[in-house]
Amino acid sequence: MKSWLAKLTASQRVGMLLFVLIVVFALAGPLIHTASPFAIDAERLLPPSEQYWLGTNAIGQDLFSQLMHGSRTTLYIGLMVALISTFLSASLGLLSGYSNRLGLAINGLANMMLVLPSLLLILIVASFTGGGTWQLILTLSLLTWPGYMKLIRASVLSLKEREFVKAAQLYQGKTWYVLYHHLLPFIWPLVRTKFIIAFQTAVAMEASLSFLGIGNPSTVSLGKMLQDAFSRTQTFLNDAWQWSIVPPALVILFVTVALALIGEKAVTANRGGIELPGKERRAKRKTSLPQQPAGDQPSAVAVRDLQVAYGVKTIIYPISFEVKRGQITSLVGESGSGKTTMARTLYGLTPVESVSGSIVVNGHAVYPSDGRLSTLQRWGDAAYIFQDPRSSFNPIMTLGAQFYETMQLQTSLREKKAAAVAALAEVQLGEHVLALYPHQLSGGMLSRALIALALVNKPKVLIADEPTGALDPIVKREVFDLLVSKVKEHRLTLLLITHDLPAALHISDEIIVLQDGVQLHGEQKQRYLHNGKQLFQQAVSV
Ligand SMILES: Nc1ncnc2c1ncn2[C@@H]1O[C@H](COP(=O)(O)OP(=O)(O)OP(=O)(O)O)[C@@H](O)[C@H]1O
Repeated sequence: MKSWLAKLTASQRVGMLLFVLIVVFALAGPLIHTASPFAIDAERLLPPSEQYWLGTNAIGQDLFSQLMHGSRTTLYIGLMVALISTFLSASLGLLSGYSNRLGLAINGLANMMLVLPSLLLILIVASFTGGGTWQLILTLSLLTWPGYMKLIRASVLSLKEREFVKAAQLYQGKTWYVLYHHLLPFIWPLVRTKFIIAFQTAVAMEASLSFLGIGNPSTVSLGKMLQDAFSRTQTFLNDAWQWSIVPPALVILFVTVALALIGEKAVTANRGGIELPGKERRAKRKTSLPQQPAGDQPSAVAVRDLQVAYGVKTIIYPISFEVKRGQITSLVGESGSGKTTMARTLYGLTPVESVSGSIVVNGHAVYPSDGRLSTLQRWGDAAYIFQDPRSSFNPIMTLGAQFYETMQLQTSLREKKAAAVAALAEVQLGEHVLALYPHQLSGGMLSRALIALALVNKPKVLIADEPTGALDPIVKREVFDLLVSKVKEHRLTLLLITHDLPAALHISDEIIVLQDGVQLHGEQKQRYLHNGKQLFQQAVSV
């Protein structure tokens, strides 16, 4: 509680205090001042007195009681609209950004609703439905979700291409998990802002509609108080406006100001601590990998007539090769030749409609897939090291949390921590790293952590896409040597995607060359490798 308060800015605290006071006034006030807001038992337009704290209105009702009950109704409408509308914006935004199939339909619906004149629609719906409180709440909620839904969708569309999200998809697989743990935290500021704006809009709309005479006639609200006061000329013939118009208008103003202050940016958006969602459920899972029938297979990776095309654009032309168990194979080629596409496809990251041919990794078919390959099995078969260590980790989760969520072999937190510490020790990183966020580590440390993360589920094959591409030359060499030594120590099969031809020639048992998506063979391949070596020697001598 204390740390939560400490994160608030001064203006947020003022806003919070103001809002709490209004809520207390609306909820607890009627318990103290028990006069009915509907009873017509006093003289009309009385000034404030000991009995009637804010006087009476033009039909003799107690204005103070009306103010408390009216605030309660207005806050209730605001809260309900904010909850429903924000829920719709966030859930539909996440779904439409994440799912290609649902995305177009939801976005189309939102576009359609955005072009409808909402005020006119509210007036029509409210007139038809009789302006009941829930009719108003539903109408406002259903009309106010599309704007923020589109903002959230746009964020998700860009976020889902980031490598840490791809990695989360690989090791967790479950859509809800990736949405909740890896995307929701990023769109949370939008969700929070949407909630505040929806609340403000609902309060203002309720007041406007009641003022126009479309509110719920059987209840009292701030808008209805204003409408009552403005509709009678007596209000302005004496001082009655001071207690019949100013108080409800001030409460509306205070609510909107309080919400605006609360909505200010929080000091920090970081989520602290290590989270292990669904820990108990996962503890019931199998604790070891299924038997690997693939152990007898001679090749760790077998690719047959693989072709990758995005629409009419062919990225990889039919290619076949095998990577033998325990060997290091490098995939080299110029920029844009299709190396990353090849690596991602080997890991099952390319949409099935873009792929033809077959890929078998550790004896399990990646393409064509029968959809039965479990996450557990996939991690046991192969681990993928993405190009950029910085974007491979979720920036708002500690490394520990990210290690633990990938770990499928261990069930308890203690076991997970022990395994993570052991994996980190292999890459010369200490236990303290688990409590750090990615920005608190250097690029070299992050690359090491990424190798540890890849090793932690004891895969048979490592697919590394330019694992040192983002590092300076000295650190690059260190990390590269570390990776190769771990591959040899654990007798892994490594498929290395690299630009670094000399390094590839130095460590590889086999080299595959790609040029414009075509695999080179024989003389063409030798010429490419020879030219590459010469270019490197010239560069070194310069
Ligand atoms: N999702 C996609 N849709 C359409 N084209 C794509 C997609 N992904 C990659 N490409 C295209 O495929 C080609 C090969 O890209 P890829 O990233 O595989 O090359 P690369 O050899 O890894 O390059 P680099 O070494 O520079 O990373 C490029 O022309 C790229 O524009």
